[in-house]
Amino acid sequence: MAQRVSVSDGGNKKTSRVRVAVRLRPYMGKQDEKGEGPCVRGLDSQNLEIINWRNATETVKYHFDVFHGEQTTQQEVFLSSVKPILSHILNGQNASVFAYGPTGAGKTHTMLGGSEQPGVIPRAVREVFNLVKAKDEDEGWDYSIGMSYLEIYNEKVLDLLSPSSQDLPIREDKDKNILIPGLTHITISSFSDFDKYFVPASLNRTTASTKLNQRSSRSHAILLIKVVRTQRAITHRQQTGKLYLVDLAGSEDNRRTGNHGIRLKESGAINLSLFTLSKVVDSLNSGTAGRVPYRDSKLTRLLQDSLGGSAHSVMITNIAPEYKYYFDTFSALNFAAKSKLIVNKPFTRETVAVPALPVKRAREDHEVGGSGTDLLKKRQKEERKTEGDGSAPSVHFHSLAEPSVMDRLIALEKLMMSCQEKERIGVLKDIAQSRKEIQELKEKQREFESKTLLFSQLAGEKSSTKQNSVFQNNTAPLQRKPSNATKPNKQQAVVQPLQGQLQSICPEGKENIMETSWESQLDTSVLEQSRQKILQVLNTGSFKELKGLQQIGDKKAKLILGWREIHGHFTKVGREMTSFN
Ligand SMILES: Nc1ncnc2c1ncn2[C@@H]1O[C@H](COP(=O)(O)OP(=O)(O)OP(=O)(O)O)[C@@H](O)[C@H]1O
Repeated sequence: MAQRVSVSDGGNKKTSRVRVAVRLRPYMGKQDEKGEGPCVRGLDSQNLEIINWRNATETVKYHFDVFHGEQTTQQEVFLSSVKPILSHILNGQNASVFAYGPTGAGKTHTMLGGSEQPGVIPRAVREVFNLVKAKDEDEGWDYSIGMSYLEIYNEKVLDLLSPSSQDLPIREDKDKNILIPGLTHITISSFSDFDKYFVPASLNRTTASTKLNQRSSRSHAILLIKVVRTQRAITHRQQTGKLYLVDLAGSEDNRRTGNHGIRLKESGAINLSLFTLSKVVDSLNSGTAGRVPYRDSKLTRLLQDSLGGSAHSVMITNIAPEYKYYFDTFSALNFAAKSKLIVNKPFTRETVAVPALPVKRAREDHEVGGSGTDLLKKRQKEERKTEGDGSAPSVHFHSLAEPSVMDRLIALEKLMMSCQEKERIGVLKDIAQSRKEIQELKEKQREFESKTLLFSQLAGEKSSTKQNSVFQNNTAPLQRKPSNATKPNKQQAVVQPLQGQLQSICPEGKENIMETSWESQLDTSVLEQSRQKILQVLNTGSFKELKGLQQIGDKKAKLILGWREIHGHFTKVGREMTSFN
């Protein structure tokens, strides 16, 4: 009896990244339709750009592990994204390849392909057989290859090799290997053997016609290729490597697919499991120590021992270039991207011609009414009509201005930001907070200026009527402003606390006569020295040092720091005011 060698990595804290490739399928819409071309295009083997929905004169550039352009052949996709991981299966390690993306973007084409252009699945299976065949007999291992094929439909696990079976359970053994008791497992001895079982089983997969794809996959199809190697030596050690090849159901927007009833229910299950998958991939790739939410859907639970951990995983994100896919493409890219960047350049002639409608504008048009609203309504009506008869693409670029699309893009952006751009947002928040603080300081300064002005006017009035008592006793004396101080210009600002500070250098008991001519009673060199000292603290002093000046508390110190940042250095300390450059 062979001894089982665990290949579990459940206890392994180190999780490997999911390699992300993006494949852009060729443009299939009519190029001349409403003058629209593609909304996304490749830049090089790792980067692509898509029109920025917020501003059509800009593009957003995304970076991936690999980018496969429209011209990329099935063979090239296989060689660069899939073949490198296959050898690990023969060493008892797990791997997974899955095609993600919107309905109609080319997932099935990528994974399955056709007889003329076979996709990843037939190529990978053939390669596994080749690898086993090429193994050196002298290594002392016997290999056996087996297959299972299942689908997850409406969160039910269904055996495609035994279509009459019911929803199967997913279990985990003590070594944290994922098992599906009752799932058919067939040993295959050659590629044609595989083909014999696989082709008819594929026909059991749940597909249906939606508005976007006549044969849309309504389930996640999961092919499991298991390679078991057994040592010929007396120990009979055994190692099992699993390869999951997954053709995911399309992520979809029900407003465009026209789904209702059963299609809508399917769609809810599809989108939920894809959302969980996106969270799993995100948490694996961001390296956050938190819990990876495998258990939140059957799909991720099933893939648990082959996604992350020491497994080798590749996600091929399929996208479509037509404008009607814009929202789905944008969403898929945000899910898959390693990084993104706004690029300030027009993408195509067509897009430059499209007016860039800011988000608010679209809403305002809708709410306020007038000709903009009429136009929008007319467009929406036209689009509903064309969607209804299916004669034209259901969403055109101009309809990105439609409030519902805008709302969804905003919601999507928020969601993406919460997942993928936490760090960037943290920095942006800090900047926004700093701006807010500076703004508050500016406002406080304005308020302060107007109070000063008011007081100085009052002081003027009082002194002219010889009623000085109000400004005596403990209240800091306010001085009469020179005439230009009543209208401070932008280059000058009155810093009231300085008056208090200046008082501090006055001999005891002199405060109450300051409003007349206190300065003349001081030695001018002492006064000048003190002014320079204060000026130095004002220009270079820290928050704490500023607070060391008399009558300057937290608020005033902040105010001074704010002004210093905005206007530069204080140039002089006057009797009543301080100037800024
Ligand atoms: N790279 C490609 N080259 C040529 N044709 C392609 C390519 N990708 C996709 N297609 C074609 O686009 C159409 C839609 O592709 P496919 O059925 O693979 O989409 P899908 O993402 O699997 O959709 P669904 O999620 O609805 O199953 C098919 O007719 C397919 O042949």
